[in-house]
Amino acid sequence: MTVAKKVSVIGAGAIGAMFGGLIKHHQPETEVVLIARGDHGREMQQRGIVSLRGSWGQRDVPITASSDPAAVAGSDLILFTVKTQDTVATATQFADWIGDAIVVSLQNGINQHLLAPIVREENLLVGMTATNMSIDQPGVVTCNRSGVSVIGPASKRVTGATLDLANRTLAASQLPIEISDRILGAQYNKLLLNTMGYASVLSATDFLREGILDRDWRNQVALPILDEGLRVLAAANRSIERVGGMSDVFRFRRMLRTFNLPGFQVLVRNVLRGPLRLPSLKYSVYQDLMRNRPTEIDYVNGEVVRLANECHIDAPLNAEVVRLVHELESVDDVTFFSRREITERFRTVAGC
Ligand SMILES: NC(=O)C1=CN([C@@H]2O[C@H](COP(=O)(O)OP(=O)(O)OC[C@H]3O[C@@H](n4cnc5c(N)ncnc54)[C@H](OP(=O)(O)O)[C@@H]3O)[C@@H](O)[C@H]2O)C=CC1
Ligand SMILES: CC(C)(CO)C(=O)C(=O)O
Repeated sequence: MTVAKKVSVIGAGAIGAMFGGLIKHHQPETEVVLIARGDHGREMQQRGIVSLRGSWGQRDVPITASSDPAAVAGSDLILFTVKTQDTVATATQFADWIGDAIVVSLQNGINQHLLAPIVREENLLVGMTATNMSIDQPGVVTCNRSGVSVIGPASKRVTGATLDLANRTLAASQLPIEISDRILGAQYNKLLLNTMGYASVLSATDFLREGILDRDWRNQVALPILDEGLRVLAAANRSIERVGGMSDVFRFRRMLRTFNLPGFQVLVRNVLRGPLRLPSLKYSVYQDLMRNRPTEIDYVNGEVVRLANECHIDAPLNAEVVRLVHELESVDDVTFFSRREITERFRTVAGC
């Protein structure tokens, strides 16, 4: 088998519906089942269509949508894209129907230890995606950024043939896919980038277009959070795997530091606002706050805090991001902080 004949997406929200929909669009002979619930799931079920928006305009792709776990039976590949806090409950709910399917988790946070007791070791792949998708309205998903996704085996028992099938199947979406045999390091690379991105959500700041160009925010919030994360991961013996382009955390840090060189700020501002316009990211944490949903903050900045606790060291900046996001989660009508307020708070927490 060169590509999967039946692909199911468990948790076909922003990421999952886009990947599943694009696979179906580019490879109509593949049976694609989108498992979703709520208004979004109902809309896809009623119309039998997922609408995909992106640089291509809008595509209405015929799919099968369901909320019934039995609908995934007989899948060759399952894309697992629920929020991390839903991982165990959802995987348990679907366990009897996963069968021999290859399962690829494309979630933020580190989920392999959560899925390992439920999915066969030789079938479990995990990954990270630097794409950015959002549900604009039920049944309508937008691709804001089509960055690279990296997948890899969660254990040594995964064979090359399994990896190859997963790679070909996901690549049918025509989104860039890479394989890594050090996937945990690639996940931590992405996680550290997100620790800064999620801090930008506190002030509803556009991370790439506003945040990193704001000297104070960059130097008092973004870089210290990243440096703290790097320190904690080193203490916890977690290696970081380099990823291509600006999705590489070390290259990204170098770029942020370069912005501080005399004259660079103005130059960079002009270049990035003109010819090299950066994408506007709608962080999943921002999307969750706007929808009054629990966020994944405990599994991203919270993962840094967890590792710090394990090593008996402090991670006060990441802990502050976790605390403030929970504060925003706790109100119905979310009012974000101002960027200045956040910059001042982090200056205080860092003690400078
Ligand atoms: N959006 C993005 O750009 C990016 C997201 N990611 C990561 O990808 C993962 C998915 O994110 P995203 O697509 O944004 O999340 P979404 O919330 O948009 O999608 C998850 C979907 O799964 C549904 N779901 C959860 N449990 C079940 C269940 N038991 N049965 C049926 N449906 C279920 C949810 O329904 P309900 O809403 O009712 O809970 C939701 O529609 C996350 O880990 C995220 O961090 C990574 C990079 C970018
Ligand atoms: C960085 C981003 C936007 C994906 O590119 C993401 O991971 C998220 O929304 O949580």
